[in-house]
Parts: sequence; structure tokens; C-alpha cells
Amino acid sequence: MSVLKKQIPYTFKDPSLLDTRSFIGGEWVSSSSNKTFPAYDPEDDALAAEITDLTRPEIHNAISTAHTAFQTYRHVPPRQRRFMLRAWSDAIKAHASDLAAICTLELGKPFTESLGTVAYAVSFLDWFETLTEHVRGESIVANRADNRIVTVREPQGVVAAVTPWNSPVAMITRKVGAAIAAGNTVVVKPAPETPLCAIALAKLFERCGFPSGVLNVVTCSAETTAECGAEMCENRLVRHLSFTGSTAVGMWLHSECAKTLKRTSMELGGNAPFIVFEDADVEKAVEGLITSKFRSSGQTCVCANRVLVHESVIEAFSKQLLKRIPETLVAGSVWDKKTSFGPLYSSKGVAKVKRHFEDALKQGATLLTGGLEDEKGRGPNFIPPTALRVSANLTSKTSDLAFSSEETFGPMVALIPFKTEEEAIRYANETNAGLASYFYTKDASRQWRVAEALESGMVGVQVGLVSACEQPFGGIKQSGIGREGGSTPLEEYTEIKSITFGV
Ligand SMILES: NC(=O)c1ccc[n+]([C@@H]2O[C@H](COP(=O)([O-])OP(=O)(O)OC[C@H]3O[C@@H](n4cnc5c(N)ncnc54)[C@H](O)[C@@H]3O)[C@@H](O)[C@H]2O)c1
Ligand SMILES: O=C[C@H](O)CS(=O)(=O)O
Repeated sequence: MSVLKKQIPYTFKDPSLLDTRSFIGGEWVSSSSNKTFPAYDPEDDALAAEITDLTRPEIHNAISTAHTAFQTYRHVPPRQRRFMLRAWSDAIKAHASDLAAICTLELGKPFTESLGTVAYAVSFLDWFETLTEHVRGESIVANRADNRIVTVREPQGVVAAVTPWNSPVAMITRKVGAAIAAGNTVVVKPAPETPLCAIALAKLFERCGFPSGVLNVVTCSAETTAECGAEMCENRLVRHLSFTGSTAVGMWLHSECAKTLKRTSMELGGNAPFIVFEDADVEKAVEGLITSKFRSSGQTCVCANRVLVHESVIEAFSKQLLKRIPETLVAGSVWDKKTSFGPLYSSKGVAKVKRHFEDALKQGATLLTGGLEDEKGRGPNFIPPTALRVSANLTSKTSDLAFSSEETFGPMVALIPFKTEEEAIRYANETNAGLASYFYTKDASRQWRVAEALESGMVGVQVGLVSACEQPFGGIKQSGIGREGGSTPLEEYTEIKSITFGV
């Protein structure tokens, strides 16, 4: 019998991917408390499934199990790990449609976009697979004739991975792929809003030859999350905590991890500036903005959040944006393959956009298109793509705007005019966040100058998308610590041991 509590217009090829239990030590387990928590479908807020709600002792047990598994998994040769990673990647590809359907169900992401997100998730496994056999130490010439020094890189042990709702498949493969490629074992705690994707990933993982306990998925409600998180931070067997989520929670976890001096990887919130200079190709810049701002209905950490347009091109830019929004962003049922724009994940997300929207209007912004009311009644969490124009002077009011100081995380964009490059850069850097930045200019020397001046871990020059498995992903300032993707993650998940030989 299906575990789903509602009917959806999709038939699963492999219904066994749907489960509501946690996965510990190769076993599917329910909480000893018998408690469950609800997961909802954001399209209509209907109950989708009841998920087992683990307690702190069960998280403790998952960590111990992962630690036991580490004692053998650490010795599995890299080529064998590679083959198992390849098998997991192949299994996900073979079940891409089912996984995408689960993502659509619990996140409200249009089905076609969900297929893209699954492909993006798989790309991390394929990428880490290529790195698996390239973990290297070095040989060092000792300063004494009777010594020889070499270094080796060793896996760290148990990695705890805490992931957000907004990217329920890729944030897991990005962390787990790197950690297990390097020989670690993992306990994943997905967001309570999107547990089904994590469970389905574990179902596929189970079929790929990995020893029991290498991957464990623990599900917790919002209420039990704090105690489960505390266990992950305080348990000395966890050697690395990898977190993606809000800056506030990341800071708390980071400070709690200091008590046992764990390594942490922190992928936190952004507040990306998107700058359009006077010499930009306006059409290209509008395309970039639509990608950057409206992907996932504005719910990614790298979404453009403060859009600065040179005053000489702002009219042309607004006109083009108003033309392209309805042409590109097709709203409709999330199950319709033509739909490219869906609802937000919950009423919490809607409330935040509403607050930013009302604040901008109160401070003199004018509405260009959209607004919070959806005349077509497309569900409780649907907000149409919305554009505003701010007339305020950059140096004063704009930094007081709510959307300017925190991520909107929704489909609202406000265009802010600016006069000079210096002014645009000053405003772009006027934030504690430093994840992504974007700008458009055809001037090659300005491209270098501005890319170097922007305070962020990632810069898009004439592009609106900076996310790829081969690219280091991460932030500076309060947007995080460490990089996921690119060539360094296996270094982040290993420790250097130096060995001195007396000869
Ligand atoms: N930089 C990145 O790579 C990246 C990627 C995705 C999302 N984000 C950021 O994540 C935020 C949105 O996600 P969110 O609202 O789910 O963030 P969140 O911080 O509330 O939750 C993220 C995860 O942390 C868990 N969590 C919350 N409190 C915890 C605690 N005390 N102990 C342990 N775990 C705890 C949640 O259950 C969830 O699994 C945005 O700020 C976004 O920018 C960043
Ligand atoms: O929300 C943050 C995600 O990491 C963004 S991305 O999908 O990896 O670009």
C-alpha cells in the first residue's frame, strides 16, 4: 500500500522508493516513540505523508552505527568506492522520473524543473567519482639526513550532514558523494519539509553494494530537530559537520561543534547583488536575471536579491523584463510538463515575501508586474513573478529596505537605479553575506575589476547561473566556510597525517 496520503497525477515506476522510515545501519527503522510528523504538498497544503520522528537516542545510535561502519569502510580501496558511487549515480539516473516526482510532491517544484534538479544532483556523484582515485599525499625532504617524511590523506570518520528543504536531492549528493568518496561514513538529517527525497536516495543507495552503515538517513520533525542537532554537535564520534541552511542555524551549529572541535563545512544564506552596467547587453542581462532570480521560484541561496541597474538603461531593462517574464515563466499545475514556475514551499516563505513586498511599497517602490494576489487562484503558496522599481537613492534608503538586508527567497525582484561603478560596488558589498554576485558589462577591464572588487565566494560575469559540480561552491563573510564541488572537497573530507621515518 502506498505511504502517500494524497493522490497525485503521477504513477511511480518503483513505488518502493516511497517510504516514511529512517535508514540506520542498513535497516529501515521507525521511531521508538511511535511519533510521526507530517510532510505537506506545497501546491495545495494537503498532507502528503507521515514520517517517523526520531529521538535523540536514535540519532546517537545512528552515529555509533556509522562509526562502526567506518572501521571497515575506510579500508575499502578507492576504485571500489568509485564503482559503488557509479552504481548509485546509475540507479538515480534510472529512477530520475520517480525522484523528480517526489521532489515535485514535497517541494512544489514543477516536474520539469525537478528532473533538472535530479540531473544536477547526479552530476556531483559523477564528479566525485572522477576524484576518488586522486587523493594524494606528498614526500618531503627532511632537514636531517636520517629522516624521511611523507604525508598521507586519511578519511575523517563520521560526517553529519544537515540539509535544507530548498534543494532536497542535490544538497545530499553534494555532501554525501564527497564524504563517502573520501572513505567517510555519513549520517544525513534532511529538512522536515522534504524527507521523502532523502529516503528515496537511501533506497537507491541500499542497492549499490555499499556496506551497511555507510549512509544513514535520520528523519526528525521541526520540534525534535534541535535535540537531534545537539547530538550531532556534541557526539565526539562525529568528526565533521556539514551544514547547508540559514546563517543563524549555521552559526549556532558551528559554535556547538567547537565544544568537540569538529571540522565544519557551512553553506549558508546569500544576498546576491546583480549589477547591470550602462554598457551591458540588456537582453542578455534580463535573461540572466530571470535565471538567477526566478529559478526554483526564487528559493535558492544564490538567487539575485539586490538588482542594481544603471540609470541610463533602467527603462530599457524594465521594458525587456516585463516582456520576458510572461514569455519565460509559465505557471500552472506543477505536474504539467510545460509549467516552469511553481509555488513557494510553504506559508512561511509566502509570509516573508509579503513582508518584503509591503515594506518596499511603503518606502516608495512602484509595482511593475505581479503583486501578491494571484487572480487565478493557483493555490495557497503561489506568488506570481513580481517586479518593482525602487526610486530611492542608493546611499540612504535602499539599505534600510527589508529585501536589501535579508534574502527574500521568493519570486520578487526590485530594480534599483545607480549612477557610478563605485556606488554599485559599495552597495553590493554592504552586507554580511558573501555567497554569489552577478554583473553584466561588455568592458573586459571592468569585468576583471568588478569581479575582484565584489566580496563573494562566487561571481557570475555575464551569466546568471554559477552552480556546477566542477566549480567550487561556497561563500565568504557570513555565507559560510569551505567549498563544495570543484576539486577540493575530498581534501575537505580528509585529514593530512605526516609520517616521519628514521632510517
Ligand atoms: N549556501 C548554500 O549552499 C545554501 C544552499 C541551500 C540553502 N541555503 C540557505 O538555507 C536557507 C533556507 O533553508 P532553511 O530555511 O531550511 O534553513 P534552516 O537553517 O532553517 O534549516 C536547514 C536545516 O537545518 C535544520 N536545522 C534547523 N535548526 C537546527 C538545529 N538547531 N540543529 C540541527 N539542525 C537544525 C533544519 O531542520 C534543516 O534540515 C536560506 O538561508 C538559504 O540561503 C544555503
Ligand atoms: O540554495 C542553494 C543551492 O546550493 C543552490 S544551487 O542549486 O546549488 O545553485
